[in-house]
Amino acid sequence: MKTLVELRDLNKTHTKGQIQTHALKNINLKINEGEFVSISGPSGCGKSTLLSILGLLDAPTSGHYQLANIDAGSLNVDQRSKVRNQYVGYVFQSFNLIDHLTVFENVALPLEHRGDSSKAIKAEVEKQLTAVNMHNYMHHKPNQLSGGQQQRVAIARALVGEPQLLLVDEPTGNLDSHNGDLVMQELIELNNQGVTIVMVTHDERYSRMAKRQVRLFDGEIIVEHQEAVA
Ligand SMILES: Nc1ncnc2c1ncn2[C@@H]1O[C@H](COP(=O)(O)OP(=O)(O)OP(=O)(O)O)[C@@H](O)[C@H]1O
Repeated sequence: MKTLVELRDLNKTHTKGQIQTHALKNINLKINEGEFVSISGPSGCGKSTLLSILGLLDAPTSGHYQLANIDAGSLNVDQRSKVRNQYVGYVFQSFNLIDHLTVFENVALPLEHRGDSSKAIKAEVEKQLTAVNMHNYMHHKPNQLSGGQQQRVAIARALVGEPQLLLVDEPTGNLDSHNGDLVMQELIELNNQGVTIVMVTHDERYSRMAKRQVRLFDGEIIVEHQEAVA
């Protein structure tokens, strides 16, 4: 198995005025291609900070972050956003879809930014919307969809550039249990097709659905559990 993510002795301190918070402490974590890892733990334990660093939205204060063959911990802001666009798909708790655009247009956005041809965009968007069972809703606007459907569109948008790493932050947090279950099934299905997923959740039921579970407490990894491979 190829290593996709490697964190070594990684630390993150947030500074706000006079107050410093040591949000991540000496994190060591290796994630192989094709894994489904959940990150859980109580409020304030550092889950979102860890996901932001993995997603190159933020930089570590010290330590090492290797993403594929890139030394991702030492990039400047511009380099980080380039690598992020190429390697990472991000799904947010609040979907973050653009209300005045259709489902198709929302999913097409990352490819338009990349300058792909309209023919290539149409093929890729339709492929990803089919993968999340939302191809019949291409011309709908986000406010015409249920929360679960919006989250599936957000997953399609995150996957449309074929990223190597899919990061999902509390994907079921704004959903009722029925829609939450559907989104989780979708993520499990995508992982079965080979997508590497790291998911933050405070919901124990969903964290247990990941093949590998990492639990944080006060900025440190305290427990790891991996499903036995049959
Ligand atoms: N931008 C910031 N500035 C200052 N402190 C921050 C910032 N972001 C997070 N923190 C602090 O870092 C610690 C970890 O926060 P983080 O958001 O990563 O936790 P979390 O586990 O995701 O919490 P929750 O489950 O409540 O979302 C907390 O003590 C938080 O107050």
